Amino acid sequence: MRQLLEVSDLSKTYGREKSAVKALDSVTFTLTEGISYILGPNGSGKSTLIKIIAKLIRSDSGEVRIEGKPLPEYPLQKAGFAFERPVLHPRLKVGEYLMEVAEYRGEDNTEDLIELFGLESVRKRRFGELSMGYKRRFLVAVAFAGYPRVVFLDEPFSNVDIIAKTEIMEGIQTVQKERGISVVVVSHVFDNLPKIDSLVVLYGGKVIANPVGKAVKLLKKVRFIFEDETVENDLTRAVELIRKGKDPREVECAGIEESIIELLREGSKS
Ligand SMILES: Nc1ncnc2c1ncn2[C@@H]1O[C@H](COP(=O)(O)OP(=O)(O)OP(=O)(O)O)[C@@H](O)[C@H]1O
Repeated sequence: MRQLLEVSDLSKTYGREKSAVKALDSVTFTLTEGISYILGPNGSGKSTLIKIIAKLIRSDSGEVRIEGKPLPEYPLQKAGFAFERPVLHPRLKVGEYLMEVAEYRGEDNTEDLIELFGLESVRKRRFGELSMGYKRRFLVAVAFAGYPRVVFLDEPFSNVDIIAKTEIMEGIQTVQKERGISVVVVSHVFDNLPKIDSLVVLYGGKVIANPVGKAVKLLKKVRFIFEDETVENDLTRAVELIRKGKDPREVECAGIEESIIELLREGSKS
């Protein structure tokens, strides 16, 4: 599978001196085409990374390449973004706005997206009138408007019920498969994941794991080991404990070791 996103030695610090926060600390990883995840608890640097990729802020150092092209040369028209906290005008109309973005990107796929993301009943409504579930469906659909080459979705399942979550997930998988668009999901939850081709786990602005290809298929869990509790697969709980002042003794991706052994075994057979 070809490489989609290559991030090398990327660093970003907010503020100066005593108040300085190192949001990204020499981050290096690769994601492939297909469906990928950028995963990490609150404050791990996910949004900072996405803002750099969307050219909303600049990194202090390091390099990002998309489809082999350095970020400054990559036309943002080819990339769709859905941010967790959107800054869309509350009066804009669902169907009209989808069409505007699609036309800007050069291919009107409004009807496909309305069907895929279940937006028929709200196509004439204004963004500000939508429930949280429909807002999320709409934002994800906008990211796919005009069929870009790659779509970055920041917490696409936050504040949605299980029906909306399932439908959004199915929509993403369908459009990825049928149109070959690469999708990068940014999230702090690691459950019910669809097919994944590559994954990076951030923690405290650093990369703690970056399984790609075969290794990711065997990856089952992220585990935080605290003094008196082990948290598996639940980054929200892990963060709760960290906020209470408990430091994890260890953070590990269960399955990675097994994956490596498996790969070595396979390698030795060939
Ligand atoms: N504009 C800013 N000024 C100062 N510090 C910031 C700013 N934006 C983010 N930070 C800090 O940088 C670190 C990384 O934040 P970031 O929002 O990138 O993490 P995140 O993984 O996206 O978190 P969340 O899941 O809560 O959105 C945090 O410690 C955060 O407080």
